[in-house]
Amino acid sequence: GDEQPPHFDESYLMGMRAYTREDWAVATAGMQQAVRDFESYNEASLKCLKLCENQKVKVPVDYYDDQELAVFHEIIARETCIRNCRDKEVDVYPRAGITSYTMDHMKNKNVYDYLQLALFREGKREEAAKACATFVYYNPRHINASVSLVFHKKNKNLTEEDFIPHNKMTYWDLYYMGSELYHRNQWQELVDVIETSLQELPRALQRCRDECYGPLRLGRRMGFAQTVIHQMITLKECQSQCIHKLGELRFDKTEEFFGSYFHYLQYGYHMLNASLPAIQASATQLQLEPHSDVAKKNAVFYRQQHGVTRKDFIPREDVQPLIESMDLEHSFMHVLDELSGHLEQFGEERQGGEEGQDDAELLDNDFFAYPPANMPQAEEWEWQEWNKPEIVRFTTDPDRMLADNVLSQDQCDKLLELTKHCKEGDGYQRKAPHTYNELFEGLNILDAAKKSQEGEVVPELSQLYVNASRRSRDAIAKEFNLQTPLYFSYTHLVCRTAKDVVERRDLSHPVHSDNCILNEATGECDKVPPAYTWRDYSAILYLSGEFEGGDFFYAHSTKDLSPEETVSPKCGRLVAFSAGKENMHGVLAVTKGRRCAVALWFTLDPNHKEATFSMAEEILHEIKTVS
Ligand SMILES: O=C(O)CCC(=O)C(=O)O
Ligand SMILES: [Fe+2]
Repeated sequence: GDEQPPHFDESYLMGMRAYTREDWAVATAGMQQAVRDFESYNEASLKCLKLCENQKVKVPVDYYDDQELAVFHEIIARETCIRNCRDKEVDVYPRAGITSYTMDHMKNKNVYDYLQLALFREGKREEAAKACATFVYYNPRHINASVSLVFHKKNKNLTEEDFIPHNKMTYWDLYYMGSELYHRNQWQELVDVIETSLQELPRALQRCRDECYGPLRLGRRMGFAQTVIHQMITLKECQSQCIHKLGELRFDKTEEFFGSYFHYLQYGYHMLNASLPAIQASATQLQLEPHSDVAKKNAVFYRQQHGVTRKDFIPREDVQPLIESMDLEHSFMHVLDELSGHLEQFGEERQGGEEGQDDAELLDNDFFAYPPANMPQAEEWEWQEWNKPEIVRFTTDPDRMLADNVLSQDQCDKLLELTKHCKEGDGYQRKAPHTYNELFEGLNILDAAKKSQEGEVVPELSQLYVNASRRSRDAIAKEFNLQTPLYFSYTHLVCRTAKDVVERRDLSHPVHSDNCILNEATGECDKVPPAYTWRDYSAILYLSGEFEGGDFFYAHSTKDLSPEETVSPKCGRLVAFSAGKENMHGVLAVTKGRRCAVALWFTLDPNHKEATFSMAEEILHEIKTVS
């Protein structure tokens, strides 16, 4: 007939439904089809993106004197181009949109985790082994899957070939091989392999950047400028993460991924007595990691070598374009941050906030001032029903506070209602960011507001989310006696739900600090990227205590991670603390039920304000004025 074939989303959901019925043949057929179709879809997306990017948009002549119009024209023309291109690829393009469930499973390769079991049950041992190997290749720290892989490997009928993952990535395999050659002192092979991996890197990086690009979604009631800046922030944030993502495959510590290429190279070349390439590699490493002790030590070593002068110590030219593109990305993010900072300032002023010193000046040149200036003042009614928080305990530590009664039972119930809209793994790259024994779901503040805009969530619930966050912020600023404004940096409604696991030895959230990266071996906690170094204060506002386990705890220190002090969550309880290594903390396993809370991070640095917070407020405000 002329009926359209199912697209990958439908195939996958069908496969997953069969999986739950234990109908293995249908499950594997659906999932495998979905994997193939997803690949075509991805190829088509990238193709359309390239095509439309290279197409010069012609702006009508009479737009020339109106820059704003020309900018908007260009954006819309490109979106139209992409849409038309996709329409031609209808076979792979789901018309109705794609569920985030399927999208996440495809991107994180979770599909292979389900596939391996279904294939195994179906009796397809080779394919099962390959699926398992693929999943582990992309998720090397997944304990259960690693155990399954060992199990598959016990099967004597399988050969090494059967364990070669699908879609291996050249740059990564070469890099990995290089790290092994380094330990085996095979210098010539090491530099060959690392150089080749380095050549592959720009392509992998570009692909990752391209995959960040999604369609421009015009919110029904969101202003055009708002939509565009939100789109840009999302895109650029995703793209600037790419270099870390490429290194994340097998390491926890990825901040030095790119730099480590040049560490291997300087060492390999040095051992081969190739001094010029060694010196240049060292100079490049230092360029990339000016604060790294290893890079500095290497540099000092070469500079002390006889005859090496400053003018010999120059970074490699061939990688400068790549480095420049990353620098550009950084400065672009910085500009966006600044622009969205203006947006946030505007929001603060409107709410009669205490922080708008230079607002008049800011408002004058605020391109993103939206909605228009005749906006009414914040309504007082939202604040009337609030209880007065009780600061029940100030621990001996001045960096910690605890308050009760921040929310009433009724407000907790309402926010729990809102948690129905939380999405698995939201806000994290991995679906189960902390433990596979719990389901982790989240909803950030902007998504909540957007859901209200789209009619999915009653606006009062999203407004309550905003107000509860502001109220927590105000209580914290007051109790810690802060002298400069405390800005929202990220706001996330999160639930952790116990799975049926008999015995738990792990934590719901391993001990960590919110603004530095703990090295458990040394007890050092470095305030360096990719840690959220700008976070100054953290808080968690709990919505209920009706679950088992799940106590919050402070650890003794960076060297002794055992609990020093625990706090049991309950409705309206707020825990807050300074975000550094002085407050290492974690969460005990949630063994039964669902634990929900609003997690809040704050910064004193206006450049790191959460732009999406004021966007959420704008959206809610607009809904109110329109209705
Ligand atoms: O939920 C909690 O009690 C703490 C969560 C936490 O520490 C975090 O998400 O960084
Ligand atoms: Fe934390």
